[in-house]
Amino acid sequence: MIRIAGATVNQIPFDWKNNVDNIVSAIREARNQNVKILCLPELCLTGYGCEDLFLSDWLSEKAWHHLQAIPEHCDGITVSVGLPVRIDGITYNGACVISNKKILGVTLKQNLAKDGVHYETRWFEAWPATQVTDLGTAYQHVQAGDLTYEVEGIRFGFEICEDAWRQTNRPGYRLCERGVDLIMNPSASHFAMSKSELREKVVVIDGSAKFNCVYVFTNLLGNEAGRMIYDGDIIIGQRGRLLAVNRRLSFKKVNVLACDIDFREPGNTRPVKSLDNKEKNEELAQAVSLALYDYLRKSKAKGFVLSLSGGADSSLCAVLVAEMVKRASAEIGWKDFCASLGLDEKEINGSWQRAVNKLLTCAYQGTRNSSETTLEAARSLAGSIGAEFHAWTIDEEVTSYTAKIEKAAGRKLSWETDDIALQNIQARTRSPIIWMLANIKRAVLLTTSNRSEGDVGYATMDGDTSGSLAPIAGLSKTFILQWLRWAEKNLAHTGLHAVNNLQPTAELRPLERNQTDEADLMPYAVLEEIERHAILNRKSPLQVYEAMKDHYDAGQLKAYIKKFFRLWSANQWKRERLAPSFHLDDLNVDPRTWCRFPILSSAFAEELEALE
Ligand SMILES: Nc1ncnc2c1ncn2[C@@H]1O[C@H](COP(=O)(O)OP(=O)(O)OC[C@H]2O[C@@H]([n+]3cccc(C(=O)O)c3)[C@H](O)[C@@H]2O)[C@@H](O)[C@H]1O
Ligand SMILES: Nc1ncnc2c1ncn2[C@@H]1O[C@H](COP(=O)(O)OP(=O)(O)OP(=O)(O)O)[C@@H](O)[C@H]1O
Repeated sequence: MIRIAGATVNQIPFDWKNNVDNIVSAIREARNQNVKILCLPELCLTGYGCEDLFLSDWLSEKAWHHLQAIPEHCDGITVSVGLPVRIDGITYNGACVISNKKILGVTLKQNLAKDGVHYETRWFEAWPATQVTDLGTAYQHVQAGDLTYEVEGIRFGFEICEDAWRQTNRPGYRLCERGVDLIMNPSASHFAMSKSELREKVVVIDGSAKFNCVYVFTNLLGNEAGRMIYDGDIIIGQRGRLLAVNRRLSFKKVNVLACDIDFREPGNTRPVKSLDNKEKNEELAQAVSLALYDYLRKSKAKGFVLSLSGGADSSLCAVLVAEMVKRASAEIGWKDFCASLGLDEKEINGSWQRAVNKLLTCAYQGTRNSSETTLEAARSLAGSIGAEFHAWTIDEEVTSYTAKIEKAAGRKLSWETDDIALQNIQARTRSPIIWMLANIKRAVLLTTSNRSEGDVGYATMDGDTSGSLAPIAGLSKTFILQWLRWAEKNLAHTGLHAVNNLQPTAELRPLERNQTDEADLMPYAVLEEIERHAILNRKSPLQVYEAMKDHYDAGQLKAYIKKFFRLWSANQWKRERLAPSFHLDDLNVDPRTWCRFPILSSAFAEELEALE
């Protein structure tokens, strides 16, 4: 039996102290557990999200410099540490093996991730299979490339993240021919709901079966650089059998998971019981909570400010902040939680509502078009989670702006002639004052944009899109509505009761006009179905129609499809200006991550005509 392990770490781009400290803590913990071989995540020394800094000479040089602090901690253990390596002005993505205090070599990634949220080909070049090079004097003549290693009688090699997601060029095939006993996979694999099972299957179960070996996968952890969240999964398998999976999305900066392996008699290897929870609503709550917690502590902001309407989107943001407090404090303890966010532990005195009160300030900003129902929904939700709550009206300011524009235009504005302008001025008037609240609190202003409204630009720019972080912009409206019902029941958020009984409405037109989102747009379920075909599966308008036509009236469906593509195209500029958001689902519409589209285009003119 030999004990092998993975260790996940919560890193920060080029925060050398944080990153080296976490790596050293992981090694120390592994050595305490008598681990002999330890796999750390991809690019864990620099962080995965250094972006164009990977193109500099200095980042890789500094990474190599900081790597030198690690071997002294590797007495009696073999460790792999991810870092960029620059060879002749080209950057490669490497995993450095340190064994018993000595650097043995650096394996370089052979397949770069370039789909979805990944843009590795901008920064790195893929290393050719079977090639090996000497890194030269600056790197102490260490060998690099397509290497295999042997320690403790175990032969091993690497697949680095994307390497394992390729059907054809998986390095595992060649490693298998070289007779390795163990493949390690340092990864930076982003969170998306329901993805973790795929990771277990494709990477570890299939990999260890195909290559007849033991397989250790280790992912990065947390919201490293602002947008992507890493699950921090450690997965160990042997010849197609899953042996160990840790609890993902931990609030601890370092997690180690070890397993005793019998390499010769796999039947003797005993699996470790897993406490991971893969239920979709639950993993979403955990992922966003972790992302908010990391964002707060890494940005050093003092809390969050939120314009709370009593509607679904802002209520979801409020509840997720409360979940962040409950989940983080439960896992790391009040002492560390308060210390990490600059709270006074004595004042909080173990109460999650008191902590929410310090970290979340909400304001209901009514107009004459707002209803008592939404005010009460907002008030009762804020009260139930302990958030600081204010309610004021903005009619005075809206009237003042409108009067000035009426004077300039030389006419009265009316709902018949100026519908959108009169809606937008209300949403915009809420913005300066909520920003002011964020300024005095030195807090991050949350914007409540969701993905469905992002698709069609159903939001006022610099109004309800104001804010510096959009935690739920990756989620569709139908998901949000069902999640809130789930949370009322399963997370005991009884304060959501009133929210869950409301129909989505902007409340920007006079109440007697009964404005609803779905009447303005189309049913959210239809919008989401069109979105999946058009955006996720990249279908043309006609192909979208073909895919959906059996379930809808033809004329109605064509009208919905046209509306979707027209609004989608006209509002790219708006998506470019949405606040940074978390990547949470298998698609998002943030142009900096998953979805790129031109700001100016034909708006599918010819393709929409083809529908007729
Ligand atoms: N291609 C382009 N590149 C750059 N800018 C472009 C542009 N096209 C328009 N614009 C600019 O955009 C402006 C229009 O955009 P914007 O002012 O945001 O407003 P707009 O998109 O015209 O209208 C906002 C929509 O969102 C809805 N809304 C608003 C607020 C809250 C909610 C809710 O659900 O709670 C819903 C509202 O009912 C309305 O349908 C134009 O005046 C023009 O200046
Ligand atoms: N009366 C209000 N008080 C405070 N903020 C408001 C008010 N009305 C709208 N807002 C802000 O504008 C945002 C956009 O409104 P929107 O209607 O899209 O979302 P919602 O009200 O949270 O949810 P829903 O669409 O389900 O009603 C809200 O999330 C909120 O931040």
